[in-house]
Amino acid sequence: MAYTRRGNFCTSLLLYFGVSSIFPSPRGYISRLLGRLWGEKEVRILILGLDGAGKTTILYQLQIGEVVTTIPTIGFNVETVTYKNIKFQDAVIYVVDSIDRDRMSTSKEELHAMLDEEELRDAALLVFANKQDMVGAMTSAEVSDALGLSTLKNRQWSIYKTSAVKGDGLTEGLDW
Ligand SMILES: Nc1nc2c(ncn2[C@@H]2O[C@H](COP(=O)(O)OP(=O)(O)OP(=O)(O)O)[C@@H](O)[C@H]2O)c(=O)[nH]1
Ligand SMILES: [Mg+2]
Repeated sequence: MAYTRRGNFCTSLLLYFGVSSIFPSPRGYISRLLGRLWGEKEVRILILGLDGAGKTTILYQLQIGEVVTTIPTIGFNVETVTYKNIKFQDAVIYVVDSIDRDRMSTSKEELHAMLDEEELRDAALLVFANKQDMVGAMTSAEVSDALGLSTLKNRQWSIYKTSAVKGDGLTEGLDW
């Protein structure tokens, strides 16, 4: 099960990067050129996480940019948001269900496998310890420990506690 999921995970990532670099849309080109002129920077953010972590809810709350949902082979969604006007590099938002203690180790495996992808070598990592409104949610320190974030090498990362349903913590995380 874990193996199959990882397969989907990586395929989705490569697909997204591959397609966007081979066929940059004319509109994308123009907005990037204009962005350079005006000193804006278009940022590509990948939102990833196990099923049910809260990715779609976060996108709905943020209501920013252009949302593209790709549906890979077996039920795993990679969702991307284009967020303009901000100066940071490509980023990955990794969403964790802080109440789902049983799958925390699976989530850790998926995260580290994903970060091993060459395409994400330079990407900053923002972790959302989501569902903080629920009783018994792991704290962000606990989630950080469970994911082994302190073992990451050569990676800019940060973790924020969020409640996607309430909209708490999301903009704080993006501001980082
Ligand atoms: N209490 C609470 N529920 C949440 C929160 N975020 C998401 N949920 C709920 O968790 C469930 C799954 O959320 P989704 O946003 O669909 O999760 P997802 O990561 O998009 O899941 P997949 O599309 O299956 O990969 C939904 O019932 C949400 O309402 C949160 O912060 N707190
Ligand atoms: Mg979803």
